[in-house]
Amino acid sequence: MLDTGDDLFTREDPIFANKELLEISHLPGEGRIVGRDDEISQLANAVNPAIFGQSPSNVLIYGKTGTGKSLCAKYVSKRLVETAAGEGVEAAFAYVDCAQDTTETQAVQTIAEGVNDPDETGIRVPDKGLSTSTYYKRLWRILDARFDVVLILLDEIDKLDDDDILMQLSRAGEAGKIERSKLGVIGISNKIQYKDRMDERVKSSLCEREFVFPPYDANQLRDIMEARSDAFREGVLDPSTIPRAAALAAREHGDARKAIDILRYAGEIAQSTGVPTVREEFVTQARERAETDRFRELIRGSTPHSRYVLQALALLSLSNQRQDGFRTSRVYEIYENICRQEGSDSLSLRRVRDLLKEHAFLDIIEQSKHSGGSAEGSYTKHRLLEDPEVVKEVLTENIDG
Ligand SMILES: Nc1ncnc2c1ncn2[C@@H]1O[C@H](COP(=O)(O)OP(=O)(O)OP(=O)(O)O)[C@@H](O)[C@H]1O
Repeated sequence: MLDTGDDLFTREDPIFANKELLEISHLPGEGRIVGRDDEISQLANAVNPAIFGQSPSNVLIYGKTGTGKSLCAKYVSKRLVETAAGEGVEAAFAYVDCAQDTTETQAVQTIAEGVNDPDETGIRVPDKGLSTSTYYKRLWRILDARFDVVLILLDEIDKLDDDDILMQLSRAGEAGKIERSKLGVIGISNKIQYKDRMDERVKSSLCEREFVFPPYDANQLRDIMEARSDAFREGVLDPSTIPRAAALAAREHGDARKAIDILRYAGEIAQSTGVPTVREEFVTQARERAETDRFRELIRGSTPHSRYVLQALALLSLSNQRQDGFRTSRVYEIYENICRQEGSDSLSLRRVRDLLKEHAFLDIIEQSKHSGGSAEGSYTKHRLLEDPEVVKEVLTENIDG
């Protein structure tokens, strides 16, 4: 017999009313984007010509992780498509996560599939099985059949294997591959030195406009979290929880993703422990989990050598408690050992210095300059900011996975 009074399961979530608001993939509406008015209007300005069916400027957006780069790029693109439609211009945007689609073929397939409507064009874009040049040919046909203007968002553009797709996209018009459509590329990266690695020709056409998104301060992070507090049921959120999470997240990185993660995890802790409110004290534990996630996300899709360099620093930190870090030469020595173990040729010292700089930009490590006096000259020391155990754990699962 059906027991309608079964109390084995809880029928209503006691903590969350609308948890999707705290999912990272959630795209907040206009009123919920905090502290990015200037960046949004500069971006809008760069792509504005698309509204009249003209070529938008190509843009490169830099900034540390969680500074709202992807969010603002998607938001502006979405608004652009809507406004263009009002002007009788057919526009669209395609989004590519280059950490996932690292090869030219994968990226062009994702773009073609994203802008296609097989019922309208009669063109098929299978997941795989076609040559790169066939994917391009289909993409050009789809674009000309459907759109006056298309924006292509290449998120984590530095993770692409090479510049080939950038070359194709930036020259499609002048090479006569597309006739009707105009293309604009918005590249997004958290590697400030990415541009230095680009082919000169690609650089000159792709970097027409560049923007750097700064980290958020505690007030902005608080506002970002407050704007999503309706993710929780009324009265469940302790009033001091958000300010505490904002203060912590701002002190460490000014990263909105981490702030939102902390809030979601704090809610999950309340949920799993059966406590009816999301207390301030849950923030500490939630922060540790968010930090591990953040690191995992930061190294997602990174090159093996970028990981070996971190592994070297983690090994040094675990075997030696020196607080002020390790000199480049010492890190390089351990890095070379790791390369040997992995059966991989080591990169030059200069390249390893660059990789260390990239890690420093993302606050994974901290660098300090020292003067060794006239005999030694000056040198740099590197210190891991992440917990070395976490680094070791995540790097191992990354290699195994
Ligand atoms: N200004 C903001 N207002 C509201 N939410 C924000 C804001 N900035 C970022 N977020 C949220 O924080 C999370 C991370 O933002 P986003 O993905 O845009 O960062 P990013 O700079 O592209 O980071 P990454 O380099 O790691 O990809 C997303 O869930 C986003 O919705």
